[in-house]
Amino acid sequence: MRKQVIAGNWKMNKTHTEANEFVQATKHEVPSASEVESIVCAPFPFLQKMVEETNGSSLKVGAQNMHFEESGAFTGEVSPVMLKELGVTYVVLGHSERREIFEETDEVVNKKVHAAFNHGLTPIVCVGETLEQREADQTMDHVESQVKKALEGLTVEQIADTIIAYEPIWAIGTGRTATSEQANEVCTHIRKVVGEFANTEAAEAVRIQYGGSVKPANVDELLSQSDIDGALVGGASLEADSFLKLVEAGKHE
Ligand SMILES: O=C[C@H](O)COP(=O)(O)O
Repeated sequence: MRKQVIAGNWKMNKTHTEANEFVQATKHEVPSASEVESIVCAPFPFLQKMVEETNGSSLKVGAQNMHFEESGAFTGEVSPVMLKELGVTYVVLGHSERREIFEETDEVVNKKVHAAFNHGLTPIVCVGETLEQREADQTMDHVESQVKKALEGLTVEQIADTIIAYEPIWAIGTGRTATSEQANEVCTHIRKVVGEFANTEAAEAVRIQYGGSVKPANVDELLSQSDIDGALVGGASLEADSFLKLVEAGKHE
């Protein structure tokens, strides 16, 4: 039985004050970590304070990106060593906004996934198709290629510990959610790909989230699907009440 993992991705939103207000409103309210993994992936400047404030609670803190090198002349970048020392435990990698706006390639995403494991961070690896790819019936091939390239070179144990987020790009921030059947169909395919790429145990263990306009009104339906093990949530994770409803839903699946 895989534990559901609900992660908020705040993207480039909130002030330091607002981030702290959110943490104070949620850190004692999230379900026990034995029932559901509750994560907030916040902008870099908020991470240290958020880790300190959530110490001892079931609310965990993640980053939204990082460089794959440990240190060096990479102006503006943040390394896995820095995140680990702060107490950050998760990192979102290869989000479609990073791939599209900042031109991150599959190769870069793969280097980042290795760097995350090398430094004890759990990667949340995002994959997903554009609307054009879906309409051209290329969804499965595209997602399969992204998954294989992201996981290349990992051990079977690392693959089992990876969180994969399936996010159809056409459903992100648009209010247009994939139907639960559409979402599950792709997540089932991802699990099959992991099974062929690693082994059956890794396929059974790997957690696959759905992301794209998830909100309290549709989360139960999505999480009830056989191969959906959680959600990566943008807009609906920004308000404490809404985030708490999402993690509560994860507890029941
Ligand atoms: O990382 C989160 C996704 O991009 C989904 O964002 P959204 O929930 O605002 O559609």
